[in-house]
Amino acid sequence: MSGKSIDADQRLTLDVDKLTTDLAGLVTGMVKPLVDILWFTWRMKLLSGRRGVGILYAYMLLGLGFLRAISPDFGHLASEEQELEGTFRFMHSRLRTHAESIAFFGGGSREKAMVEAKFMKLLNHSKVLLRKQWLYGIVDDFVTKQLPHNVTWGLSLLYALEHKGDRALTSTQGELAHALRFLASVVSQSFIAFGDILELHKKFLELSGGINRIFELEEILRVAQKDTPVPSSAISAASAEIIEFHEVDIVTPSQKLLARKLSCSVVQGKSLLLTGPNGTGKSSVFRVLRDLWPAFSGRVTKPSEGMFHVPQSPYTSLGTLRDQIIYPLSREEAEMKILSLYKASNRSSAPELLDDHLKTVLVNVRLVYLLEREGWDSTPNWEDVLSLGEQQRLGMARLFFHHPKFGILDECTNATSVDVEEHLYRLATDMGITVITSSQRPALIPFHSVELKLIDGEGNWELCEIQH
Ligand SMILES: Nc1ncnc2c1ncn2[C@@H]1O[C@H](COP(=O)(O)OP(=O)(O)OP(=O)(O)O)[C@@H](O)[C@H]1O
Repeated sequence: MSGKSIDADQRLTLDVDKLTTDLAGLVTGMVKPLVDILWFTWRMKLLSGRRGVGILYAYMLLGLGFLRAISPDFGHLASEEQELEGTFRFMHSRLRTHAESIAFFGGGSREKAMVEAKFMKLLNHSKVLLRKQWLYGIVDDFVTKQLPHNVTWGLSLLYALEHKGDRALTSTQGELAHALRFLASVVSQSFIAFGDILELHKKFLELSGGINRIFELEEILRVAQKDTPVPSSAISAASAEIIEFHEVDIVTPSQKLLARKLSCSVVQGKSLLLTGPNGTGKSSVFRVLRDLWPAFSGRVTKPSEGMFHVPQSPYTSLGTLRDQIIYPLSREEAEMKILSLYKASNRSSAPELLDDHLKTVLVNVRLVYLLEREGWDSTPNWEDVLSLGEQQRLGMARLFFHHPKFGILDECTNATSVDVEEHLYRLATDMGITVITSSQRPALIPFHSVELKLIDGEGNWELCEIQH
């Protein structure tokens, strides 16, 4: 799905909900008007004979034909309104996410103008839609409710003529009025039933549109799941001790070649520094290594386990401080890990062992004050309460907790001060974690043995030993 932009969230929530509601209402929507039509036709025939039924049908067809001819395309108008609402909501949520940056730039009035412009567009559209609904409602009411009363007069004339022999039975004014009222309601109900049947056509169209959207999503998901991350021309192999690229083309989803036939290897104890100007493809090498992007040729060799990636933009999960460090493990999984690490068998000591271990990790990344400030169990929105540097140090705390053989670090300490960064890398080296680092900071050079330079983002690269 990487290259395809699809409103999956909208389809998974609103569209599925609408489709199931429409499907649930389909049978009753079809049966009721049909039964109504049959029932009212029969009643009408009893009241005013075949000619009456003929007049009723002729009126209904004319009336509904007229209504259809003047009816605005409400389906299209409503979907346009949904789209405008969606954009307006998206702008609001974006504004909330980036509120602080916008405030620093002083972009409040610019953002306000943009949001207001979208709001005005939505408001104007809603006004147009409401006005059309109102006007159409008046005509619709007139044709389906008021006018039938007039038709009823014509039909009642027929009724009177058909029953002129038994006038003695219906001679009182009250009975006649009652019969006419009934006739009017039959006409009106028949109208509604006919309208419902004609509406079915619109409902089927809507339904098929909804089904298409859901099937399209399913198809995309199926293809995405079926897509092997490594195309047939590339081979991926597992090795416990080495990460190796052998003549691998690094290509973006938009088919731009970033590194041609990239070949380099990282053995344990010999860390690699990945350098190059912005946009030359440093993160992309990691994407290929992590199978987020396919390798288009050559061979990628990597351990089946024992690799831990820390991405460029920090990520804090929902949950406690403890959850931040053990992410993506659950608390139970982390406790099992700690039990096996300390070779302890007493399950009840696991929570305490885990918390002690995590505290040591926090001390190592110089974040123990967070534990004193927030405690183990509070669940604030960590993204809001932690600075960028703190979030990056939490990312490194994750690395230390997981203690992999290989750490893949994508400029994940560039918001920390140089001394803290050096301290973190020294710690990783002491722990025996071999790192592949993307960074521009010269201070990190001593922690690596080899440098891979991506030169221009046009395919050229260079590998050199780092002299200590
Ligand atoms: N999903 C994508 N689709 C198409 N092109 C992309 C995609 N993601 C990144 N690119 C492009 O690929 C190129 C390399 O991006 P990459 O993120 O690897 O750069 P980088 O070297 O890590 O940059 P920086 O130093 O700024 O982090 C850039 O030109 C970028 O615009």
